[in-house]
Amino acid sequence: MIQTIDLRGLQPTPAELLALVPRASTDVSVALEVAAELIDDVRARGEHALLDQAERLDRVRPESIRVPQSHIDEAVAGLDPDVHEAILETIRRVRLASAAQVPPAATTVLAPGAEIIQRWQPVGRVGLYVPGGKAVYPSSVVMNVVPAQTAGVRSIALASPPQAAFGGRVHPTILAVAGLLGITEVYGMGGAGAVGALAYGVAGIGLDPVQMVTGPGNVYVAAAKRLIRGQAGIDAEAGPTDILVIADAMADAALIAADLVSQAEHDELAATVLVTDDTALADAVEAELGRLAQTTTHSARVTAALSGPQSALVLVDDIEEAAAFSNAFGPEHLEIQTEDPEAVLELIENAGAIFLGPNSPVSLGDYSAGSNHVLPTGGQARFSAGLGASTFLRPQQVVRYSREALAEVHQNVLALSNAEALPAHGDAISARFL
Ligand SMILES: NC(=O)c1ccc[n+]([C@@H]2O[C@H](COP(=O)([O-])OP(=O)(O)OC[C@H]3O[C@@H](n4cnc5c(N)ncnc54)[C@H](O)[C@@H]3O)[C@@H](O)[C@H]2O)c1
Ligand SMILES: N[C@H](CO)Cc1c[nH]c[nH+]1
Ligand SMILES: [Zn+2]
Repeated sequence: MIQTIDLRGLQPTPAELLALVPRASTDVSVALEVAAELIDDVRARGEHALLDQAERLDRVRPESIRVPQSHIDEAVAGLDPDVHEAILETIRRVRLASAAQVPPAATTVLAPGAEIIQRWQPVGRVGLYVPGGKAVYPSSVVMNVVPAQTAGVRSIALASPPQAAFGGRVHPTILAVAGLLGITEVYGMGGAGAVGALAYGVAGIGLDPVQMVTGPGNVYVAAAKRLIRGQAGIDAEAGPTDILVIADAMADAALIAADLVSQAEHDELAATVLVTDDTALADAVEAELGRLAQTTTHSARVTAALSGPQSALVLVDDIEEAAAFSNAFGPEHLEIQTEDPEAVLELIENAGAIFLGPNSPVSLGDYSAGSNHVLPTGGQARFSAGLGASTFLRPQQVVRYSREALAEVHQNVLALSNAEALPAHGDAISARFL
């Protein structure tokens, strides 16, 4: 069911490599038109639009969009003890790893009395999206909230779709994790409309516009984030999941197949790719995928993702070519399952997160590793990063010069302002020495 692409003996360019495994189906541009209509509707009709969209797209009309504190408190009280314990440990690990993403302030002295202070300023108010359509993602509450809190964000609003199975409430485990993290502003709204509501605000329900929207979601959520960019900042477009595994003859086919299936179960649009220089391994992974397809937990969604044009077993001549393929693909998750993963790591430029060796699977990172699972998809790891504390921090340079230090560069400013025919710039310096 999964296609095989044989690149042995060929020397494709990065562009040709990308065309071989097209991710048109995971390209959010296919959803831009629909997302734009939903956002415009929310801007025009506020809460009524959100309620109507919930009824149509989530198949339930919630009592209200703003979640009352009593629902959050009830959810915390009713949280399963095992899930509670697992969440607390995930929070602890993500907090520790996120703290390492906060850069220190630094002062550069360029000459006596000439200082540039580099400081990192948190965004004031953010909107965090937690998916809840085909699956629900309490773990994404941790992955959004903890880095925002670590960065020092002052005000946090959280949105997640209303659930028909819970009478239109947000999923109780999502509410419980929000409660454990001290989040009180929660909205039961999903998809593109929710992203629009966060970015533009909804006066009728007291939702003030946020300055940044982050979090994962389906193609409609990712498309909406692209559309509101400019009105608010965003993290990467963390859309339908993808995984690429680089493996050699030393790898275990059963583990690779399990890891591909683990990400395929997110979405029919998920991309699952193995790149290997070992034909026997590719054959064994294919056979193992066939075996897993007979198991009870194997959903139609997994079959659709594995058999889509975005998924493939790719044969290459050697592991250097596998790394070149991966760099062109820019996977959200890259697993390196080779004899010497550290050596392959040296060849990697583009990936959302990297998982080394047989004991560091992607699903560990999804829940309990301490790394963040909100990562760039659709090849965006070629130019953007996963969510972290630094996502919510803006570098600001503060300039402090003494009179003597300014005098030292006075003539330089005059020369440059004259060269640009902007003499008032030079005059502003000269005015200080009249
Ligand atoms: N990249 C990452 O970091 C990351 C992390 C976790 C999950 N994900 C991805 O998030 C996604 C979660 O998707 P999901 O569906 O479970 O939840 P979701 O919350 O992202 O999407 C559900 C919402 O989509 C909207 N919607 C559904 N069908 C629609 C349609 N036909 N037209 C317009 N809007 C529609 C509805 O408003 C609904 O509330 C998956 O693709 C998964 O792979 C990505
Ligand atoms: N694999 C997803 C990131 O692409 C994250 C996740 C959450 N829950 C399970 N998985
Ligand atoms: Zn996952």
